[in-house]
Amino acid sequence: MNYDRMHDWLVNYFSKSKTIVVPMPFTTYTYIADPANVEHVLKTNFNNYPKALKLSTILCQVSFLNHEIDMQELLMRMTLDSICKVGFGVEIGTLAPNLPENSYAHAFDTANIIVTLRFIDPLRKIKKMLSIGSEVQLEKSIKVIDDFTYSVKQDILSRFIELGESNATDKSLKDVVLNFAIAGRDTTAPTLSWAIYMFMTHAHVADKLYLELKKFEENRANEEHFLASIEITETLRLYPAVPQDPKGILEDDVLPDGTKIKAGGMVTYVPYSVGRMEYNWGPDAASFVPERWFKDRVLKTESPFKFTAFQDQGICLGKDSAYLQMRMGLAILCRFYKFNLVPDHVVKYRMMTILSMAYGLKLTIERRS
Ligand code: HEM
Repeated sequence: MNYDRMHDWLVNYFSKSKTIVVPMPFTTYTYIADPANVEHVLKTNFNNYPKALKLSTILCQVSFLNHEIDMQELLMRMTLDSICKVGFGVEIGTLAPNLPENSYAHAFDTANIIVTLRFIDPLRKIKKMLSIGSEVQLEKSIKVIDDFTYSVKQDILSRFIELGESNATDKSLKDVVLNFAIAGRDTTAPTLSWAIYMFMTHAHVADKLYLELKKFEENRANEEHFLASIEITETLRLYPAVPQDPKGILEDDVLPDGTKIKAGGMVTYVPYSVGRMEYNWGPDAASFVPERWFKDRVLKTESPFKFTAFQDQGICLGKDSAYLQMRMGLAILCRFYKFNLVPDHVVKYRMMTILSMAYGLKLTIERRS
């Protein structure tokens, strides 16, 4: 198995799809009806494509060496590199076999955890006032994040100017960079990590997808090509990347069930719970069953009030982009590799705004024929 073979395989995979959605940063999406030019479009417009292949070559090396790796760490590096290239035009190259120092990502995670814990830390104000403990760490992390965001500012600014918006301030550009970095890195990487965890704990699902991908390459697939979509959606139902999403209340209001809410307070909706309620999903709500997303060989769409991982239709600007990236990643990973959880590795939630794994996802890799 080599890079060229995987490359050809991926082009073939997407060439056979009926339509391909290519996300273009800061503009509307391009829909390609003609699969004939898929290779050109994927190469020129969407940098996640070579990133998935890069990940695959690293996995291939690891499988030969029979080493353990932290898959979540690699996926986080892959998605950070992708969003920096696609969103800001910068190649930061954190996804490499020697796992280069990644201070930005480290600062990013530290800040995220501290900000989450602030909600429940009774000493927060004192720590801030005296500038001690976690508040000092937070300040340091924010400095690293700021330095990075200002370093890519020029690229973002030129994109804004192209769009006729030249009056962006330093602060607003920094917010854009941060927003895209969080949205682009911290959502797809944990989702792919949970999907791989689900594959390792539900081997029959991984084997089924592998056989479908093989059939697909041999031209024996059925008409509709949803490969890997239902596994991703089912993963997001159980492990939504944004597990809870608080909203500030601007004005006094009354919710549809009569609950009164007061300005200055907060309302949180919790996709993690909504995705696991038997009331919504039936008695097997807690089980990973991708087939539930198919009915009569048609992919079901659920109400955004039932499947709330993306909050609402149209709120998440990166939904199509995320699906494309995750499908590419999972298609390559499941077609060419089999993953085995390292014995005794503990998979546990990390306390932060996204649903990631506290100790990563340690696994070993076998190559598939
Ligand atoms: C598994 C993948 C993803 C999930 C589950 C997800 C989920 C969400 C959710 C729940 C929100 C609403 C947050 C809020 O306003 O409280 C949101 C907003 C957003 N997402 Fe995503 N997202 C994903 C991937 C992405 C990607 C890859 C990008 C960009 C490359 C992206 C870009 C955005 C942006 C820009 C917003 C803010 C939209 C606005 O406020 O107008 N998302 N996403």
